[in-house]
Amino acid sequence: MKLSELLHGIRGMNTLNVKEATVDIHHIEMDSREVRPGTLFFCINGYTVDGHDFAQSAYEKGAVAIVSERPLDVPIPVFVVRDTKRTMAQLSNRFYDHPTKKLQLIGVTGTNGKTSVTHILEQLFKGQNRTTGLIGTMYTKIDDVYIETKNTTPESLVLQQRFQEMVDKQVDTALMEVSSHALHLGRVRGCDFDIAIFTNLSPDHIDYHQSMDHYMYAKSLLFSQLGNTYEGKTAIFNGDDQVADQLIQMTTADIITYGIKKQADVMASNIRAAATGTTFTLTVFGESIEVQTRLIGLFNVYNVLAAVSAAYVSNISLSAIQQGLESIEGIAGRFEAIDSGQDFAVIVDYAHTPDSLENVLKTVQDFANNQIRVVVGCGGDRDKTKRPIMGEIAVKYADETIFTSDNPRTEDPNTILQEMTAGLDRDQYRLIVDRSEAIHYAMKQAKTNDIIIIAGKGHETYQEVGRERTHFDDREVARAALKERIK
Ligand SMILES: CC(=O)N[C@H]1[C@@H](OP(=O)(O)OP(=O)(O)OC[C@H]2O[C@@H](n3ccc(=O)[nH]c3=O)[C@H](O)[C@@H]2O)O[C@H](CO)[C@@H](O)[C@@H]1O[C@H](C)C(=O)N[C@@H](C)C(=O)N[C@H](CCC(=O)O)C(=O)O
Ligand SMILES: Nc1ncnc2c1ncn2[C@@H]1O[C@H](COP(=O)(O)OP(=O)(O)OP(=O)(O)O)[C@@H](O)[C@H]1O
Ligand SMILES: N[C@H](CCC[C@H](N)C(=O)O)C(=O)O
Ligand SMILES: [Mg+2]
Repeated sequence: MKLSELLHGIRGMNTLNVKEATVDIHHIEMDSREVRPGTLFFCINGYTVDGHDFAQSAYEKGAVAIVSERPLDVPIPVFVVRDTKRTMAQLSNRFYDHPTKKLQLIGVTGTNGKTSVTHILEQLFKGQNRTTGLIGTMYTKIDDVYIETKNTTPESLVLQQRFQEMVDKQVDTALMEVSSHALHLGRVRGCDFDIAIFTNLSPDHIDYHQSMDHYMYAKSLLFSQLGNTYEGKTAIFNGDDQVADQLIQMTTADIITYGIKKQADVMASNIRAAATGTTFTLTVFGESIEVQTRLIGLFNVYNVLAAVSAAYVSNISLSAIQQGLESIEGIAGRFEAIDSGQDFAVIVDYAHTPDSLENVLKTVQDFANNQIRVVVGCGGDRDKTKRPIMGEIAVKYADETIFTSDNPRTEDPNTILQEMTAGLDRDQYRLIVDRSEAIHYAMKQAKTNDIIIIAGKGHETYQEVGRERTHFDDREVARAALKERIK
């Protein structure tokens, strides 16, 4: 693509002469380390470093043009804009030829449940022989090919490239987790969502957003940006969540509500929860069917309702939805049972917020007929306000609480544990900083019919200490500990 074509209509200070305007752009990058000959480089002033400082290095690696927020002394065209991130989203969309216009795009936002809802949807669509793409916390997946990712919702430049790959692979439906950070940082600018789903809002990421109002505002952007351009957009809300009504006011898209408590378009009633799965009556716009799923817990009924609403809007019939839900096995690291034939239950779950921890512990309490032991920690360099709350929730529901490390990152793990236990009496918990030791300890204590919940890391396969990630998988450690017990 010619530089002039790519920059067409973009406002900014530009030093392009005729020759420069015809430069061919073969790649676009925001990281100087990725620059190859023929690249347009975006200078992003980040949280850690300023990308403008890498302009010279980008030039030396073959960059042929630069988009920046200030004039730069490099011998290639520099196009100066007010906000490079915004321009990058717009140009990425253009460079990859507006890929999201060529597929159905479903975005899911909310504090908890995004990964779960996108995975339930993936199963429902795949059951209809649809070709899906998925972008989220665990990976990006294009049909059946997995791509590693760093962020739940990648930067616009990566996002649009992935969507283009999806279009090339004939993906017809893309399912995407949309984090509040991504909305706030404009990573999804230019994404043509057809359906936007809201799961719930509860305290998290206050370190980043500063207040719940700002956090909600970030989430609301997914809905305020939906439906203003043309018809055929649907916004789906958990009507039982207290901010649903506010979010509904923010969109001009068609609305669907789901829930259990308040009257909604899509509802679950007569819910029968068991340790092996959940059955309930599903009512969609007045039509009812019985559904059965292996997913456990009331929170997962909400996730199913969110997915059902989007599937229904996408013309999947209720009977197909019913069949699809029955065949879902489970989601990695989400209430994942570790079964080595032991006479107690071991569950690995990704609960890392107060609300999710409470939900998961309430769920096991419903089934428990002996003691509940929980192994849990809080991430370093993340929201500190949730630490004492999660500490209190753990001891409230569990008979034995073992606080341990969960990605301490650059913080001292002992300080994180002190903050988690600040409001507790010393005899209410045990501290075992080493996560592997903590899991082994819990296993050793377990008696017949106990339930052990290992919370916070779910599918993660690393422990991040300092800036280093070393291999660590709760599921592997749990299995090893069970083996040791049997010996
Ligand atoms: C706070 C935040 O969002 N940070 C994101 C941000 O990093 P940053 O601002 O520190 O970037 P930086 O290192 O300062 O670099 C600035 C620029 O210089 C460039 N650079 C840098 C070095 C170099 O040698 N050459 C070079 O060109 C970089 O490519 C970049 O363009 O830009 C990076 C590239 O897109 C992101 O990966 C990174 O996410 C970090 C890893 C992160 O932890 N983000 C979290 C807070 C986040 O976004 N989380 C949400 C999920 C939350 C949830 O699950 O609810 C998410 O969507 O992932
Ligand atoms: N609808 C829900 N309401 C409350 N808690 C939930 C819900 N769904 C899942 N959870 C809990 O939250 C944990 C994380 O679920 P999931 O990974 O689906 O959320 P997420 O929104 O993708 O999280 P992240 O922001 O980290 O990507 C689960 O392991 C479970 O404990
Ligand atoms: N997306 C979340 C995941 C948290 C998972 C937990 N294991 C942690 O490291 O805090 C975050 O990056 O804040
Ligand atoms: Mg997720």
